[in-house]
Amino acid sequence: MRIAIAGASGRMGRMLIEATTRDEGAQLAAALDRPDSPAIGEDACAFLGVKSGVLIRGDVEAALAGADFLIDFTRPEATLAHLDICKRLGVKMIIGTTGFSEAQRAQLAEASKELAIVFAPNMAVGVNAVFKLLDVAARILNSGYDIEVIEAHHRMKVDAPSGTALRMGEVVAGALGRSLTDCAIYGREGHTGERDANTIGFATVRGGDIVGDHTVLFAGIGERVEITHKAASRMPYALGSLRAARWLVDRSSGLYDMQDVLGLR
Ligand SMILES: NC(=O)C1=CN([C@@H]2O[C@H](COP(=O)(O)OP(=O)(O)OC[C@H]3O[C@@H](n4cnc5c(N)ncnc54)[C@H](OP(=O)(O)O)[C@@H]3O)[C@@H](O)[C@H]2O)C=CC1
Ligand SMILES: O=C(O)C1=N[C@H](C(=O)O)C[C@H](O)C1
Repeated sequence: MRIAIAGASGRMGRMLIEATTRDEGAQLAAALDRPDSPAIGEDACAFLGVKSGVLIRGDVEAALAGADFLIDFTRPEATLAHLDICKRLGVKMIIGTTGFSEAQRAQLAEASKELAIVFAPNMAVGVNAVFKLLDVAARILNSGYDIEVIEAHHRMKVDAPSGTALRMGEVVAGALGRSLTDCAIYGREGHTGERDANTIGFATVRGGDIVGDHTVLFAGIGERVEITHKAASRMPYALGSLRAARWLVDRSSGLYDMQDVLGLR
């Protein structure tokens, strides 16, 4: 698998470069960053103290010419710019970027008619197992339990709630036959009144270097159920992305997520 990595000097970009160079079935084909990034021209593996011969580039189209896959953990506007180029070149995409608007998601869906894409807010196998557990829990605890999604991330994160928290909300809402758009409460302040039993609340914590913690709380009278995932490293996200690339080898179009990759649908 000839793999290009976008956002090569970012937190996930570096983790993906490390995981790709360690994977016997993968070859680091290109490393991309903003054309004005100070990282342009550096060896992509310099941060690991080794030379790969792959330099970080800003000329996306030329750099992708020798790639089969682009793994993109950047920002929505960058991912969508890359999407156009990947569609033209037939470079399959694994997209971990979060924070897309509805309209931007529609652009991904449209492109997937011609291009194979795995798009998931969390590539870690553990989190994807939790999505399944939440579906089961919500169906059992379907009345009398107040549902709150609590997430914590590092101080550098720019979107909230996290993409994972939103997906957890969607899974729970779906299991209860509700639409998250109609029942989500993203903040509380002042005289809020009593809690509406049909809502799903979200609480966001930002601080330090927290990699990513997610808890879904089902609070009843006299008991609470909490389903929690805690990431201690970004490596599970990188390994999940490579697993997704391997799974995409046999697909030529379509929009998939990690539930498809892991056979959990
Ligand atoms: N799906 C999953 O499993 C996971 C998803 N994520 C998501 O991945 C994304 C990236 O996270 P993280 O690595 O922590 O973020 P970073 O800010 O560390 O890295 C982002 C990278 O993208 C680059 N970038 C930003 N804007 C542009 C642009 N317009 N054009 C080209 N490059 C650009 C940045 O360059 P510069 O610094 O120069 O701006 C940087 O290299 C986030 O949306 C995060 O939520 C994170 C972890 C797991
Ligand atoms: O920005 C991060 O760091 C993370 N983002 C993803 C999200 O928004 O859910 C996944 C993970 O929690 C780390």
